[in-house]
Amino acid sequence: MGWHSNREFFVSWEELHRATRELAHRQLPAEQYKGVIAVSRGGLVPAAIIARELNLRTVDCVAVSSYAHDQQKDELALLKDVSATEDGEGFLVVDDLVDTGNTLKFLRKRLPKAKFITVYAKPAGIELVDDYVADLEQETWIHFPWDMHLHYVEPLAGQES
Ligand SMILES: O=P(O)(O)OC[C@H]1O[C@H](OP(=O)(O)OP(=O)(O)O)[C@H](O)[C@@H]1O
Ligand SMILES: Nc1nc2[nH]cnc2c(=O)[nH]1
Ligand SMILES: [Mg+2]
Repeated sequence: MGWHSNREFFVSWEELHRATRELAHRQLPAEQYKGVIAVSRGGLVPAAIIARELNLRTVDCVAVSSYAHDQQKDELALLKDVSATEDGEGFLVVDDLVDTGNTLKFLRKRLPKAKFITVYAKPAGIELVDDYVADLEQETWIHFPWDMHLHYVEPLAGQES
């Protein structure tokens, strides 16, 4: 697992790679799938790793955006549809995480026959995902490696006031 405090979970490239390979391993045998659909953008890196491990060369992507429909309710819009399949049959839909489940609920209507997998899952979204590697508390914010860079941290002794 990555380094985490109560409310934040920091995932390194190595840890993301390890966890996503574990997710790929659980999808075997690979022959049952026609391809992979990444949920852009967070699902792009995990989908590439899954496609590599399962030797699947058909990789499509779907893009959704949320916009405030009114003050109460967020609605999702399909910014980019898939072209590789009509209903998702034989395809793995890959995202980095499921949080509230809104994104996957929306995509399940578009791709009812696909298998939905994520690397990380929070409790509110677990029933929307068919497989995942690690669960986290609802309150925890996950930081992915593409959103971070390494930086110097003072020794503990130097932080004393
Ligand atoms: O289960 P939910 O509550 O819908 O949240 C999960 C989604 O939120 C994040 O994407 P985001 O829409 O922030 O965009 P990004 O992938 O481009 O970063 C994440 O990558 C999932 O796709
Ligand atoms: N990076 C990131 N994006 C999210 N989108 C919804 N939940 C999260 C989260 O915990 N981390
Ligand atoms: Mg996303």
